[in-house]
Formats: sequence, C-alpha cells, structure tokens
Amino acid sequence: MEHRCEIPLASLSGASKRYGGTLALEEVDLELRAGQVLALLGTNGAGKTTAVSLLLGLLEPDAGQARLCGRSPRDLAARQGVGVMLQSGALAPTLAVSEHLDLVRSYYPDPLHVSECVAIAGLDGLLARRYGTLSGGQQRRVQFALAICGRPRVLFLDEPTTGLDIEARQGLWRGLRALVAGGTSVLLTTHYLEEAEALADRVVVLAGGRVVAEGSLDAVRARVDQRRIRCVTALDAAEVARWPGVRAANRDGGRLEVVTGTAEDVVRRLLAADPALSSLDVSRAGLAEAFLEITRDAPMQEAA
Ligand SMILES: Nc1ncnc2c1ncn2[C@@H]1O[C@H](COP(=O)(O)OP(=O)(O)OP(=O)(O)O)[C@@H](O)[C@H]1O
Repeated sequence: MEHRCEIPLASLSGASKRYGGTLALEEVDLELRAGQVLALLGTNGAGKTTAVSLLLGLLEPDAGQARLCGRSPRDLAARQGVGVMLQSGALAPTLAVSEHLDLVRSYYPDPLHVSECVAIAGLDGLLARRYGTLSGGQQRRVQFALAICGRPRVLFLDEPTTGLDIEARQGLWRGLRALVAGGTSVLLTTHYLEEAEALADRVVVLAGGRVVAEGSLDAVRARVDQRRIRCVTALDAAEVARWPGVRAANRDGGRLEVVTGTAEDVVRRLLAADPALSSLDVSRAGLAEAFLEITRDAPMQEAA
C-alpha cells in the first residue's frame, strides 16, 4: 500500500466551533483509526456536519485542533487519499453521469474502473443520463460513486443515505462494506440509527455540540443497558409503568411492552402479578432507545 499515514487517520482534540451566538461544538475529541467505520450520531443541529467540516479543513476550529492523517486538514498531502460525500453535493446538471465520473476519476492516479463504480454505487442504467434529470436518490448514488472512485483510504460521508429508499440504502451499505473489506476507513454521520448498527464498529454520539457517548456499539448500549420485555397479559400498563426500574410500559393490543434497566426484577414481578402471563420475550433494546436516552438531557447550547 502506498504512503501509509500515521494513525489516527482523522482526529479532533478539544475542538470548539462557534457560529455567532451558537456554540456548535464544544471541546470535542474524536478519532478515526485505520480499518474502522466510525458513526457520528446526533439529532438535527447536534454538530455532526460542523465536526466533519473541521476534519476536512472546510472550517477552522476556534479552539483545539483538527488533524487529518497527522497533518493540518488544509495540507494538500493530508487530503490525498480522502473521499468525501457532503450533504450539499452541487454538481453540473447538464453533464452526464459518465462525464462526471470520468472527470473525477481523472484527478486520481489509480481510480476504480467505471464498471466498479457502477457496481458499488448501484448506477446501472444511469451512466448516459444527465445529472440534473436524476431523482434525488439517484443523485445521491452518483455523489457516492464520485466519493469512492479514487480508491480513498479514508471516506467521509455526511448523511449518505438521506433521501434513499430502503432498497437503495441497503445497496449503498453493501457497497460500503465492500470498500471497508478492501481497507477503506470510514467516518459517517447519520440520523439513521440502524445505519450505525449495520455498518459501524464505533460510535460517537453528539448532543448540543458535546460528545455524550463514545465507544463500541455494545459499549454505548451498555451505557444505558435497557431491555425490552414483551408479553401477553391483562396487567394495566399505567400501573406497571410506576414499578421501580420501569422506564416505560405501553400496551399494543393484548401485548404489554416494558422498557427497563432491571429486567430480571421486572420479569419476576410480572410473573408474580399475573400467573396467566404468556409469550414472554426479553430483548436488548436497540441503539435507537440508547441514543434517545443519552441525548434526552442534552439540549442545544445557545449563548446568552
Ligand atoms: N453557517 C452557520 N451559521 C450559523 N449557525 C450554523 C451554521 N452552520 C451550522 N450552524 C448551527 O450550528 C449547530 C450545529 O449544526 P450542524 O450542521 O453541525 O449540525 P448537524 O448535527 O450536522 O445537523 P443536521 O443533522 O441537521 O445536519 C446548529 O445549531 C446549526 O444551526
């Protein structure tokens, strides 16, 4: 592999960024290491795009530091081998998809073959189409192809599957997994929690410009370690919701669904309270619940 760079491939240390009265990022630390897929999760306005912009040198931090391959992100050498797909991917509408691909491929010494780009990004039948005539989802796939066509060592994807239908989203995930298997490291931002669950080794959860959780998917889940209990019972949901350790209890037809951090205690109490209880199922709550739990108490910070 040519010129390997220092790890971490991308990092923020103590990075803060303010837009006028809004503190968009406050003392954020994060690292993307070789071989990783890091998902930056957060609700609208959490600071994800700002973090990516700092890492790419599109913005300068007010305090702290951004590094790309151990260098300033504004250093051309740092940006070599980096592929980028931002949210606002304005491309010439009158050029054909194949012309866009040829143009961007020409910037790189060893680009992917057009057929590889088509296969990875799902561009079958689109090469001859003018970019401006494509649907939003098709345009997103072209932007993805342009981000990967230079065989990037590091790929930044800012909400790559926003606007894609389920099939297209899963197609992009397959393409991304193929790249990762080939050695590409990825930092992606997403609102889609299942996207982080499907792709990422590590997650950083941002809320109000601060990192509120960081680690492996399992570690982030363990941080809130919740279980979902489902069962068929006549017990009253409102009453169960008041039991110690119960975060939520809701009824869905004949089934009761309980979210709790103390599953064993709650199961014991459910069985004692209703000997006729049946169809008991206990599962680990998904990242969605963990994420909501973590971000609930971290509102956006506005300066006075
Ligand atoms: N150019 C700007 N001028 C003023 N405020 C900005 C600017 N860009 C972002 N902000 C504010 O900074 C905060 C963080 O925005 P950012 O775009 O980084 O969040 P995000 O997590 O990417 O959100 P989304 O998921 O909606 O894209 C928000 O409150 C946003 O309104």
